[in-house]
Amino acid sequence: MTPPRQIDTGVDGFRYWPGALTPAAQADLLAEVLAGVEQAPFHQPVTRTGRPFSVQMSNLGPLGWVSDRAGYRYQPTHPVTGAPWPPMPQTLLDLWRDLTGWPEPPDSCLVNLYRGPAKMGLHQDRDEADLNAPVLSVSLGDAALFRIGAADGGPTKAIRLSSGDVCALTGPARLARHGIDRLVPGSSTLVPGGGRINLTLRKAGPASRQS
Ligand SMILES: O=C(O)CCC(=O)C(=O)O
Ligand SMILES: [Fe+2]
Repeated sequence: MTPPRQIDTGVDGFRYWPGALTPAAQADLLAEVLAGVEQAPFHQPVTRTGRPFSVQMSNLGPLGWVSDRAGYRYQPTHPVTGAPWPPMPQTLLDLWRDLTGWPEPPDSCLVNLYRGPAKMGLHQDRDEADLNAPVLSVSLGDAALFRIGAADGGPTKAIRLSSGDVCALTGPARLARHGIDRLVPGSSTLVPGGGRINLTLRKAGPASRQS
């Protein structure tokens, strides 16, 4: 693929490729993801204290991120159906390789569905075995206000992520605090029923030993 244009956001290690996916590529990718989600339906996880997330979640690939009263973790099966997660679309493996250059493929794709007032509080992604591997995120559907700030506190800034935008937490931004303040309702018609789907690609399991 032709490398998409990368924008400097002023956050060291936060990489942002606006419009990385064409409208046709977004539609194809969404169709693949929704076919997977038919096998692994969205569910609404709860936090350790029993508070439901406003985001609905599913996963594709060998490992899926789940949250329940036992805490956050990755596991190979859907917490409700008990079935293995559906395979990771090849398109996503290719995108990860082309944009991150990381030597190992992602083993987890979290599929987040935001509808209406759904949002995600500021957090760090730190449930992965190797916290050096990047996190790659693909936005589909309604635009969202994404908030990001340094790992150790201080000011945050908001960036509007639109359908087809791709961004990555790498290097000094790998443990950046980030979240979704809100959607921009009606800004896209891509997702059936409205809203936003975010795909978060991660290398969750341990790095395979290099010989
Ligand atoms: O929806 C997004 O853009 C961010 C999702 C996220 O940070 C996560 O799932 O850890
Ligand atoms: Fe995150």
